[in-house]
Amino acid sequence: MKIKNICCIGAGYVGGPTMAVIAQKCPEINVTVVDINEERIEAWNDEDVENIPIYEPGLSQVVKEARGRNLFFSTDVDSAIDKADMIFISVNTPTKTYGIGKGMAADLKYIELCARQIARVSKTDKIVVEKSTLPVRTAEALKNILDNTGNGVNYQILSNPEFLAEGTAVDDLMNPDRVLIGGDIDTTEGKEAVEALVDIYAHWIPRERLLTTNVWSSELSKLTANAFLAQRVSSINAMSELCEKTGADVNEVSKAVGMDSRIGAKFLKSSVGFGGSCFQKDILNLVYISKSFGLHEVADYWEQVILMNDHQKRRFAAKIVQTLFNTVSGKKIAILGWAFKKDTNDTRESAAIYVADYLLNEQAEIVVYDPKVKTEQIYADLDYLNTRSTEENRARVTVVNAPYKATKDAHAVAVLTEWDEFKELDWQKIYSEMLKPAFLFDGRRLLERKSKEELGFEFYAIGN
Ligand SMILES: NC(=O)C1=CN([C@@H]2O[C@H](COP(=O)(O)OP(=O)(O)OC[C@H]3O[C@@H](n4cnc5c(N)ncnc54)[C@H](O)[C@@H]3O)[C@@H](O)[C@H]2O)C=CC1
Ligand SMILES: O=C(O)[C@H]1O[C@H](OP(=O)(O)OP(=O)(O)OC[C@H]2O[C@@H](n3ccc(=O)[nH]c3=O)[C@H](O)[C@@H]2O)[C@H](O)[C@@H](O)[C@@H]1O
Repeated sequence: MKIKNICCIGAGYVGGPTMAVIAQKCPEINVTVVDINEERIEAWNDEDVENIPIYEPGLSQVVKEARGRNLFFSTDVDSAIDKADMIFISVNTPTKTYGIGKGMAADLKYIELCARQIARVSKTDKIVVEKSTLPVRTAEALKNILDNTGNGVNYQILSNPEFLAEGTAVDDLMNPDRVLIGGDIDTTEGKEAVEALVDIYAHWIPRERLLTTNVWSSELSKLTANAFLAQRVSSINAMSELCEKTGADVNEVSKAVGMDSRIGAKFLKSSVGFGGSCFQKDILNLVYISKSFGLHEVADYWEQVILMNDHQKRRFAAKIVQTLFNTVSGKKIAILGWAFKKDTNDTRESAAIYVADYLLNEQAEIVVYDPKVKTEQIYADLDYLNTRSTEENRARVTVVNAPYKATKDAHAVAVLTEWDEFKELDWQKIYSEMLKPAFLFDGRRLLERKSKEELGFEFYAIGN
């Protein structure tokens, strides 16, 4: 089966970059990315390709090459569904904020809406691909909706979870460790659907990296991968606190254990805590699923990864207060970096939000500088926590467009995102313009200690 038209529902961090790369690599396939968010679609269609709504190194080039040729962004969801032979569902699956499973389970209402819309609109057979991260066995529910509310159309459901990381999305898509495709491999139609998707990826990815499994293994592997990755960060962060008590250095420990090829060196960088839209959400979902099967020990095991991460964020903020003579009331604290990691403008679940909130509760005045995050986003992140009024957040938090504006007259500086440019700052200038003693807190192990101490800073770094 040759795919001619692809529709992707959801033009977010996954749908946008993934489809841009598929379109670039498969010029004979028309790819239409649709979204109900008009503003987002407008930005994807912005004449100046630098204004697309997602910042990812290399992405604007890919979009520039394919957009208007075989890559289209639209709000006309029905017509894109109608035309497509293959539909990717790439909508958000956040943690539920209401009802049963509140605070834990994945909220599948956007997925279900997509399924119902596909069922309503489709007149020809479709391959429906789960691109969003979903609880294991969601495909069963999708199939149920499609088969029972559709127009007698045949559907094949595939699971094709995405493993890209933000900040390296284009590289990850161009050269993935593996692509996972789960399908109904016991039937001829199922096998054909899997092959159709394999053929698309085979345009640029060696076949041996295209891994096919049954649907349930594919769905569960995605949650497992994120849980394992987050667990490594929580493990090294747990050791960072022990390092601070014992005189060990977490960077040295991490290097020493990472050189064991059985452990491996990646994802062992201690930090102020992991953020991002997925690690926490996916582990909570895993915990919820385990509990719903009565597997309480399994649930508790994974929950600890989250508890450790919360502890790390709180501990870092508390360290600031404690070091500043047990009070930050009325003191100006400069936060460098708001994104959850470097090279992205995404702030979802960023540790910076929680550190700032903690310091605001202690009555600090916060000034934030981030090279890519918009001012309104920073206020929206704080408002979302509902800790204090919107007005108070605006009165107590200032967002500036240059690092030196943030650090001038500050009592303390906290580095919360590992942006490369922070290494190159004129730290002499920063020191001379700060109040003394000048405290510097490195939540990312980004800065070199000796030179900062020689300048006169009181320097604290995670795990050292
Ligand atoms: N952000 C990431 O790096 C990764 C995310 N994922 C998963 O991919 C999924 C999507 O994540 P993101 O792209 O980050 O989310 P996002 O929130 O950036 O994008 C989702 C988009 O779907 C749209 N949408 C929701 N319901 C819709 C509907 N019924 N019709 C049309 N559009 C609709 C929203 O308006 C939004 O623009 C999630 O399940 C997530 O867990 C997986 C791997 C990486
Ligand atoms: O499902 C998802 O959404 C994605 O989640 C993560 O990707 P992402 O969250 O974009 O970024 P990561 O590089 O994994 O970083 C996550 C968080 O962990 C932190 N981290 C990461 C690595 C490390 O060694 N130490 C550390 O503190 C980062 O600073 C960041 O806050 C996974 O790496 C992707 O494979 C997955 O597709």
